[in-house]
Amino acid sequence: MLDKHERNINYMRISLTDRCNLRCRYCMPETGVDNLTHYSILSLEEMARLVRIASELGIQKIRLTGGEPLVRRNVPQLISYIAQIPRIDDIALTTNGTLFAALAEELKTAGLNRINFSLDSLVPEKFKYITRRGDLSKVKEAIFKALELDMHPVKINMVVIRGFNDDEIIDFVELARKYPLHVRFIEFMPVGDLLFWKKDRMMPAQDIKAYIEESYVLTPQKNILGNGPARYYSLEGGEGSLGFISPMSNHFCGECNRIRLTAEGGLRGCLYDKREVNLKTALKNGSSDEEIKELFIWAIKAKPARHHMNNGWGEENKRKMYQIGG
Ligand SMILES: Nc1nc2c(ncn2[C@@H]2O[C@H](COP(=O)(O)OP(=O)(O)OP(=O)(O)O)[C@@H](O)[C@H]2O)c(=O)[nH]1
Ligand SMILES: C[S@@+](CC[C@H](N)C(=O)[O-])C[C@H]1O[C@@H](n2cnc3c(N)ncnc32)[C@H](O)[C@@H]1O
Ligand code: SF4
Ligand code: SF4
Repeated sequence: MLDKHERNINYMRISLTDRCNLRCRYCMPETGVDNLTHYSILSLEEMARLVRIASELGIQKIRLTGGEPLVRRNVPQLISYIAQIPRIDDIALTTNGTLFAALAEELKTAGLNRINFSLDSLVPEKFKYITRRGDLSKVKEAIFKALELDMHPVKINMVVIRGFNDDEIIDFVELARKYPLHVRFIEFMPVGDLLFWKKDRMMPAQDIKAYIEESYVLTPQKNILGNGPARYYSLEGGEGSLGFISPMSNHFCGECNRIRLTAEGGLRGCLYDKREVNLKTALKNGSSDEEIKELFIWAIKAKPARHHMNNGWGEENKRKMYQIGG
């Protein structure tokens, strides 16, 4: 359905859990994370019902995220529920990849169409540093497994952080040249664990692109399957492509097509806007499909025109990326 700024909202990002097996410095604090209890999060059946109701309002694309979605049990079960909903035509996953390889076949059989892997460094020690505990070899194994299973397009999300991984940009470009991988460079945003955020750590997408163009020829490319705001370029002689996501320097809110469902059932119109409708309570109170539909309509109508992250995250906006669903 259209929101009040005439944007077509057809994409819902669902956070399966606020838990994660990593602790990326820009996303989660190392300690003091109060995880939600089993009872306070939506069951898989509740999520599937909400997707069905949302699909009747025009939601066609679903992305499972978190926290780390794959720390939740029975994700293939949820995917198979969603895959049976007639109007849903794309089911995707955003994951850190560490738990993916063992589940890959099951996820694919259940109906998962595609995967975006988050990966910020190709150097094992740096990967361990930024994630505070991750094993890079598991992520590499996961990426190759996804390619082996033909789950195209396989995308890699690299949050570019000046002074940490900007010296690896070319190594990531090379991944897209050698393999059919779609590498997206993402501007660092002031959400999540702000202890790590600094304005000068954010490298604007146009600077990243200009830097790459010193060594490579990039040509705009339009046919990469996706629902997000990345701008894609093909690389001369390359198997994959490069994408740029610029929430800070050139926000894409005018083309926003999404709503978010948090693990506890909070329906959020916008990543940045702290207002949420509580669908868990509505479900607990026995609300009908029609009543829940009204709540979706409220959240979609309440979507702001754009974010104001360039002014900071706002002290009162206490929720972090892993709690909202990045
Ligand atoms: N400003 C803003 N940034 C977002 C939003 N959603 C995701 N992002 C950022 O975009 C990055 C990529 O998101 P993904 O989870 O890979 O999803 P996507 O780009 O929509 O995926 P595709 O369907 O493959 O295009 C994330 O790492 C976030 O940093 C949003 O609603 N607003
Ligand atoms: C919050 S994570 C959730 C899914 C999964 N755990 C993962 O890492 O892919 C989703 C995405 O948000 C991105 N992200 C988290 N904090 C961010 C920030 N401050 N700026 C830009 N992207 C961020 C991560 O890099 C990741 O690609
Ligand atoms: S970015 Fe993803 S993997 Fe890293 S801490 Fe956040 S939720 Fe976990
Ligand atoms: S910040 Fe809000 S309005 Fe902008 S793209 Fe993200 S969800 Fe949409």
